[in-house]
Amino acid sequence: MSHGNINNITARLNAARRVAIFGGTHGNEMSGVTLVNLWMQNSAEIQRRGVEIQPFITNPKAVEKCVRYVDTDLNRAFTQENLSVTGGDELPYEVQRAQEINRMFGPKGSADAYDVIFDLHNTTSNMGCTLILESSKDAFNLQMMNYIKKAFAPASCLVLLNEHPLLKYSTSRSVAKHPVGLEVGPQPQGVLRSNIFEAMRVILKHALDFIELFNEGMEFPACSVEVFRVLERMDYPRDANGNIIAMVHPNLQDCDWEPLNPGDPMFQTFDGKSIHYQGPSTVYPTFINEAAYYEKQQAFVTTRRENLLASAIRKA
Ligand SMILES: CC(=O)N[C@@H](CC(=O)O)C(=O)O
Ligand SMILES: [Zn+2]
Repeated sequence: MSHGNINNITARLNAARRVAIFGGTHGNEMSGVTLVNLWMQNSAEIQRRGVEIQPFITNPKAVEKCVRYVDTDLNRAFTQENLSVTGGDELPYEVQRAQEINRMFGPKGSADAYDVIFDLHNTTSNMGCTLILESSKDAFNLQMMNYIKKAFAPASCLVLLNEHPLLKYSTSRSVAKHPVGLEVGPQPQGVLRSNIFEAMRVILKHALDFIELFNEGMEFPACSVEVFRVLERMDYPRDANGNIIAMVHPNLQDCDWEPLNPGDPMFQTFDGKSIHYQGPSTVYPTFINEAAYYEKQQAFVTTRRENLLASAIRKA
């Protein structure tokens, strides 16, 4: 009966029995910090049959001070070098913390690692609800994205795919077999907005529902998932001393995920001159004017729209 079409093959995957929800990877992103603290007091809302779900504050010192990080960005710290370096108390706080987290939820890349880690973030950009993936080949995560998008409709939840060889970074969630970032904005640093908080909570609910259904043996048929693939980092225009000489253009500000065409204005100098996008084709900018990215020389990232095929999956 088979016609040799790979799309008809159902991948058999292990149940996802151990799941963590990280908040406070950045200590000033208040929705994740608040939700995780809430769930550590009362976990009824996040419990699901057949899954152990652990809410966890990843950077308590940064949460205490309400800053992104103390010594170095925790969400860049999970490199193999950092995870294996010795030095104990002498190491930057976040490197020590990355090693602890790797011992608790990893080791990264091993069979003992947690199945899924959700890492909760907020952005000052007008991105709405965004799920962040690190691999286009993870059928489990792609099926989860498809499930969440459908459950969340008519509200929209987009998927950002970062598997860029240079722009990909070593996240806290990368310790898990299936890493999932959740980025919701706009929300200023240190501020809680009810709409952003509630949106994050609803997305998490759907994500956990998916895991429960999967573990109970539901089959998820092959599907196609729209993702926005990270292409390029765009820095602010700067003078010879490295000082910023232009702002995000008013036509681009808050227009995350909207097409930016060759020739469209993207920056505006302090004396009112426009600087135009020079790329060869239409891109979809996101993380536009994210506060935390000034130090990373990033005004926004460009992405390209793609449809990824997710194979059918079912529990082994
Ligand atoms: C604004 C912010 O912190 N964004 C996250 C995105 C991610 O989790 O991949 C970060 O830069 O780590
Ligand atoms: Zn963050």
